[in-house]
Amino acid sequence: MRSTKTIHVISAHAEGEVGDVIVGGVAPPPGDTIWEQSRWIARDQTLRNFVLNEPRGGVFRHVNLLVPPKHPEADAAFIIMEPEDTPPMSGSNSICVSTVLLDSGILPMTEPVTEITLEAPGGLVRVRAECRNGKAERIFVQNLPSFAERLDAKLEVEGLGTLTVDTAYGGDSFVIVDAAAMGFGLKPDEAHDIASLGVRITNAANAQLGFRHPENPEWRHFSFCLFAGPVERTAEGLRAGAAVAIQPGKVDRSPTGTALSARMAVLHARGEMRPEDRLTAVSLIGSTFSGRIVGTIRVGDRPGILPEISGRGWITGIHQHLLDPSDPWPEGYRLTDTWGAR
Ligand SMILES: O=C(O)[C@H]1NCC[C@@H]1O
Repeated sequence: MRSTKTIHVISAHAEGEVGDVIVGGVAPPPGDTIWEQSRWIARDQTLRNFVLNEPRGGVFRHVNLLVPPKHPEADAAFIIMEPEDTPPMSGSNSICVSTVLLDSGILPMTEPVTEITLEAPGGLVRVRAECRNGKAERIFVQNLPSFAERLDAKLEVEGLGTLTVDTAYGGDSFVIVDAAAMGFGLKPDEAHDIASLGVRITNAANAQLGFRHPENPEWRHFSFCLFAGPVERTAEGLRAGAAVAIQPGKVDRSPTGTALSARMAVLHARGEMRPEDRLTAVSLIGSTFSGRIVGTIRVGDRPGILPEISGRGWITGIHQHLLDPSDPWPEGYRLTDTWGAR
């Protein structure tokens, strides 16, 4: 065996969405902050291509790079690599990272509860893990400050006419559409249509509305389209279906923690969710994230919320990615048969 790289990965998923974690073999990228380091990874593309493209990756894969934290309060830091974006934060990925850090012993676990602080590119996130028999069974993440940006905005989408949408930030940027109004019951067999339509809606929102984060001028696009199901009031609290179209055209298998945070910000802005409420988001595969509003905050010039989301993660394997020097595709490849729904 020969290799010019050896990248050590612990693979995981959170409520169905893959979030692998690079635990060794990659030197920290340059940058004074985790955000700057994540911009370097996004510009450089070498690591992203190596782990996200075929033959090592695929459009379903997200990969997180552990790096030494910069903030004195952080126990660990991570850079999130999604198929097309290198975002400020991710719910499912932060749950995968927490699960890997605790279940593999990288950080010490205390039962029944372990508290750690993670540094995401977008800022610090506090994590509380319920742990039993050496397993982090449920991860609670206090996500980045989240806010509703526009309520009831008009958006023209070719072939669909004029849609009424909300836009919001929940650690990443969303255009939110009413799933029922678009004829979706949020069933598994709608995944392809949701993926392709969602990408068209996201692209239209980027062209017509534009996104602005008051404190991070470098994050100025919509990443995702959330198809939001109707909110039902049950004995256990609020419950709603959620399907998120991720670029270049796939549906999140998890209920999407950033989408749940964005949706809670919108519901709060409309006066439809109170601090004592719990909102459970249900994905197309029936997995759930639970969310609550732990406080309110200003995000620059906007009123916002501090959301907490929770879900479960599981380790699925250990990989060592290698690169033989004679391999003609050191950065892999992608083809449109799988890279992008149409
Ligand atoms: O849970 C989330 O927030 C994410 N899942 C994959 C894409 C999003 O970052």
